[in-house]
Amino acid sequence: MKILVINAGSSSIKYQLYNMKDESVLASGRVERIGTESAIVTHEPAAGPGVREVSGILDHVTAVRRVLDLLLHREHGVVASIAEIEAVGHRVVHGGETFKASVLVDDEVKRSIRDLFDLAPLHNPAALMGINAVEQNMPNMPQAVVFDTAFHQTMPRHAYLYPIPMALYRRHKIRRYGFHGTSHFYVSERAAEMIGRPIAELKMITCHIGNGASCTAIQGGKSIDTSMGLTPLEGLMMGTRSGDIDPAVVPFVMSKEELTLGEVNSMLNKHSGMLAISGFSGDMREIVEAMEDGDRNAKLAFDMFCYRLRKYVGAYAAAMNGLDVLVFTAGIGENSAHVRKAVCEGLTFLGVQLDETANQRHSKDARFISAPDSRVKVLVVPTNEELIIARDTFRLVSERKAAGDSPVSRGQ
Ligand SMILES: Nc1ncnc2c1ncn2[C@@H]1O[C@H](COP(=O)(O)OP(=O)(O)O)[C@@H](O)[C@H]1O
Ligand SMILES: CC(=O)OP(=O)(O)O
Ligand SMILES: [Mg+2]
Repeated sequence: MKILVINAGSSSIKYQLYNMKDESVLASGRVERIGTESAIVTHEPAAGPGVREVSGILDHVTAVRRVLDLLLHREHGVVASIAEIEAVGHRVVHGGETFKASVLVDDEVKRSIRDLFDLAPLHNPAALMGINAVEQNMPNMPQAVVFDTAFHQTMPRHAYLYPIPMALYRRHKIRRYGFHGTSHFYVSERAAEMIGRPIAELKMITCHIGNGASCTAIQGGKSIDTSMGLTPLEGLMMGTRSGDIDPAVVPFVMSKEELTLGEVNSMLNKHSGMLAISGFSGDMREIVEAMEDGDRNAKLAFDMFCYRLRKYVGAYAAAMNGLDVLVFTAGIGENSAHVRKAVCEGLTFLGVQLDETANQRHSKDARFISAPDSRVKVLVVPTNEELIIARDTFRLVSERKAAGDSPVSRGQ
């Protein structure tokens, strides 16, 4: 079975086409700057030459049509007909309390995703646009949705509730949800496999540090706490998001600077984090480069980023009364030896001993970076959210086929 995985953002679509027989990737690519006359399309088949083009792509429907054209292309394509693709799986960031597992898409699921727009205004509308774009370009195609929040639905109440009036939880479902769940799940399973111990007996902390960054405490394979909250703004310092701050800053700044709700929201999501502290970039690669050239603000941004992450690792070790495994993943976690070193340096009291040579070694593979006698095993595990989406989609579509196309079940 061939499955197309789509991760739709507000102005981009990333895709991968899987052959589920051996879970190989037949082609991958992305469409960026959707909505402009200069959208960038990058298409990479597993074999043969790829495509990079700039063209006017004004909406997600057009973007998906272009992706399908490329998958079918005489020279760069990987399938002979669209009928070879049996299902499409989507990443949806917010599933609220409605979705504890992945589900097949129907009208009710689409309605629920729409109901959650308020909680993820940057992410959920884009996902729904992706689903609708597939519907229009590939009528009757089975589609599944995999939620960033689902893995964290195991958190206990004392971890997910905020100490604010309970009426707000009852009326508006204001609570911690957590994100990047697909990634935290994938890397935790992979780390347990590499260590060769059942995940049920391990206390792990997984650090997904990319543009968005979050840290999760995983005990016995279940998320028991995570740093992102109601929205992907809480927790760690990020590229352009503040992460944790005193909530009183919001009304204070609004009054002093005469900002509207929208403006303060934009300040915290788009103009804060490493971008605000460095004064020039939210991109860790550029921060590290500038720091090495002696830029003091870049150094401050780097130090704050690592310090705040280290505090979370300490807190989650306390939440689990111990730590066996520390995992780094996503763009920064997989590539920045500097960040991993700075975070681990302050964790020797927990039993974290880095192997400096292993930490510096560049590799695309999952690997250990702790010293052989380190009590806590430290690993770098490249994330693969798309593979989990493809697997869940494959399972749901196969189950429906086996049930003879009976009505779709709604997860748990
Ligand atoms: N070699 C590297 N050294 C330091 N940071 C890196 C390196 N490669 C990528 N990054 C950082 O990873 C981040 C992007 O992470 P990624 O997981 O790709 O983000 P996204 O959330 O967009 O998927 C950026 O801050 C980028 O600078
Ligand atoms: C939820 C979230 O922050 O996602 P991303 O890292 O893709 O921005
Ligand atoms: Mg990401």
